[in-house]
Amino acid sequence: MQTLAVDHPLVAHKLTTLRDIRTDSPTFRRLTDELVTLLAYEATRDVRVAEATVQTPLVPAQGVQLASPKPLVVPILRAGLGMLDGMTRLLPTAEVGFLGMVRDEGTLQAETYATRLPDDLSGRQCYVLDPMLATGGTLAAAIRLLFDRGADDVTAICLLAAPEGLKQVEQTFADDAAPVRVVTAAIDSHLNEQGFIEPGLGDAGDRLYGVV
Ligand SMILES: O=P(O)(O)OC[C@H]1O[C@H](OP(=O)(O)OP(=O)(O)O)[C@H](O)[C@@H]1O
Ligand SMILES: O=c1cc[nH]c(=O)[nH]1
Ligand SMILES: [Mg+2]
Repeated sequence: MQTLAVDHPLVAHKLTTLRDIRTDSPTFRRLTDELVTLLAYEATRDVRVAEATVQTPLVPAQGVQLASPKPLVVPILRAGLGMLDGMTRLLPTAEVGFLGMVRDEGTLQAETYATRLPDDLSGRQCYVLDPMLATGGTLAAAIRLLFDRGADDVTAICLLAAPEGLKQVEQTFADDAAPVRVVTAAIDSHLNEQGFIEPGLGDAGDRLYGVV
């Protein structure tokens, strides 16, 4: 597995404000959106393109266009929905599938409550959006689901990752041939006893959308 913690002063600046307990929901949503676009720029370095020729006002020019089939962007509800607009701003022609997953607060096991994805993902590059990679259970289950449908390349974009979760995802897919990448704004210190990332930013879903 490839892991990239994006080292950029603007990313660090926005992330610091996101962590701040005084940051309200509207500001948290806006910063999440901005951060995702910065992370997506790095996360799409390997997006597949095909050669294309266009006519400039002067002469033909060789270039590239996104290859077919189009990439699939998959936000993991609820919190991943806050990352969707920032991602599609960069990849406006991508298709979007949805996964609803929630972590049991006691067992920390992820449960899938909604799946709306193409049945056949053969040959598709997928970009999974979830702000928090904590134990890694949610992301590992999501990637397994995508691989089971034929996806052959998965990149996860997270705002924060815990070392424990990165290790879990890496071990889960160690024997899979298809590449798995994680792009994150930072790798934090550790998980606490409740499975929260520290220093972290708290519950991303609650901070985006309120406590439900
Ligand atoms: O790495 P893990 O230990 O599996 O935890 C991470 C998951 O927990 C959070 O979702 P949550 O279950 O709080 O659902 P929500 O997005 O609806 O708030 C987060 O958005 C991830 O999906
Ligand atoms: O720190 C954490 C861990 C899981 N989910 C969150 O929203 N935050
Ligand atoms: Mg939550």
